[in-house]
This record gives sequence, C-alpha cells and structure tokens, in this order.
Amino acid sequence: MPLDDDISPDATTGSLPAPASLIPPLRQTAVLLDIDGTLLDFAPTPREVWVPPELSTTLKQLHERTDGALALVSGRSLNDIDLIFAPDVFPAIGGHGAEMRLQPDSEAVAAHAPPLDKELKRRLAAIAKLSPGILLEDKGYSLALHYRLAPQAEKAIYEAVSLIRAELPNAPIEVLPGKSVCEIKHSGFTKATGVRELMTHARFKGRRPFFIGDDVTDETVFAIMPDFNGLAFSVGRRALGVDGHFDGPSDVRAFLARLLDDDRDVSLS
Ligand SMILES: O=P(O)(O)OC[C@H]1O[C@H](O[C@H]2O[C@H](CO)[C@@H](O)[C@H](O)[C@H]2O)[C@H](O)[C@@H](O)[C@@H]1O
Repeated sequence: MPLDDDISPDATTGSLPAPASLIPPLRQTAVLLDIDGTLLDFAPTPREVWVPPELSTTLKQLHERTDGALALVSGRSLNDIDLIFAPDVFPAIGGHGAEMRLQPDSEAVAAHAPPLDKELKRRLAAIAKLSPGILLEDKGYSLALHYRLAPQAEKAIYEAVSLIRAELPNAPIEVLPGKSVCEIKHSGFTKATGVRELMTHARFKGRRPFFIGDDVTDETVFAIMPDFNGLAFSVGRRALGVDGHFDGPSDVRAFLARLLDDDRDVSLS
C-alpha cells in the first residue's frame, strides 16, 4: 500500500548528525537530488509546483562548482523536469531510471524505456473514471494515477490496478506507490540502476556522491550509496540506513545554499 507521508514502514524519528559536516569539498562530490518533496514543496497537481528563484541559483552554482557533477534524480520525465526548471536545464535521471541526460546540452538517453503496451495503458487510464480529481500523467513508458485531489479514491485505485495486474501475471511491469500517486511502469529499471549508470560517466565517476530523497522509490538509491562511499539523506522522516535527514524541502534548499558558502570558505582557507 502507498505510504503517503512516510518514507518506509520502518522509518523512525530521531536526530542524526547535521549533514553539512559530512560533505567533502564540492570538487570531490557528486550532488544527486530528488525533486518533488525534496527540492520542491508538494503542490495539488504536478504542474503547480514552484521553483523558488534562489533554488535555481543554488543549483546552477552547485553544477558549476562540482564541474558538472550535479544531477536531478526524479520520477518525472526529462521533458517535465525541463518545463519545471525552465529556462535552466540540468543533468538528470528521469522516469525512475527510464531516461538519462548527462549534461545540460546533451541528448537524452532513453535506453531502458519501452513504451507501455497500448491496451494496458487504456485499461489503466480508465481507472481515472472512478472519481473526479484523479489525474492521469502519461510518461509514455509509464502511467501515473494521481489522487492528491481525490484521497478517498486511493483504495479503489490500488484495487483496480491489482485486478489488472493479476490478469497479466507475466507482464514485465511493476506498481510503484508514491505520494498520492500510483504509477505503473516497466520493470527492469529503478532510480538506483540510473544512478549506477550515471556514476560510470566521466563527470561523476570517482566522486563521492550524496543523494537526498523523500519517497519510497528513493530508498533504492539510499541502499546503493555505500557502494560509492556515498551519503544518503532522507526528507520528512529518517529512513533506515541514512546518514542524516531533513524535516522538509525548505531545509534541503537552505542546506544546499549553505554548502556553497561552506565550500567557498574551504577554498579560501
Ligand atoms: O522522484 P520525484 O522527483 O520526487 O517525483 C515523484 C513524482 O513527483 C510528481 O508527483 C508528486 O508531486 C506532485 C507535485 O507536488 C504532487 O501533486 C503529486 O501528488 C506527487 O505524487 C510527478 O508528477 C510524478 O511524475 C513523479 O513520479
């Protein structure tokens, strides 16, 4: 079942060391950031999110100061990410690992993203008829059913998806529960597979990554950070195994801005 405001059934509260003290100099770091619920506050619908201008400035400076080793790691499509952050463009993993762009001016790679079967999509899309307020987000390779505006429909949505899923036991698809969203995507890729691939590329390779995320899908990335001697930070709650956590997106934004200041002090000393 979905975990609306929690990151894991095992999540606990409690304080952990202040994350800023753990981050190495930016020239040795890869900055990996989830978007919704981490960098940005939640909005009633996906298109209503707002990118504070100070955040744009911070991200651009972090991108520069890490020599390009900053990437957004999102469930959103690359196209959607670009619309939200326009006119800025950042390296990104989109669609939970379905797409990747290594540099702002490079072509997107969508190697892991066959389109969802049309008939399956049609059947899933019909679930939106269960209630007003259910929004469909079609990413091509996946379909998201948003119910933030129809919270009472959550159970019915998951039951309807389960029925369809049960009729297709061999279909290479999986159901991703998110925050007020149920997404159906091809199996075989996750945010973690995307990050593993990203970390083989020149600008990221050999750096010590840190990843900040708030959602269940971000836990796949938390789990692989030790493989890169990296650090994981959760948002909202303390997730299992993380190195620190933030109360909310505004704390993440303040933390990222502070990293720039702290790093400037290190460079000058
Ligand atoms: O991996 P993320 O970058 O955190 O993206 C996760 C999903 O984010 C978007 O949906 C969520 O944010 C919306 C805007 O605040 C909110 O209305 C919705 O309820 C949330 O689920 C996005 O629309 C999805 O495609 C992403 O998978």
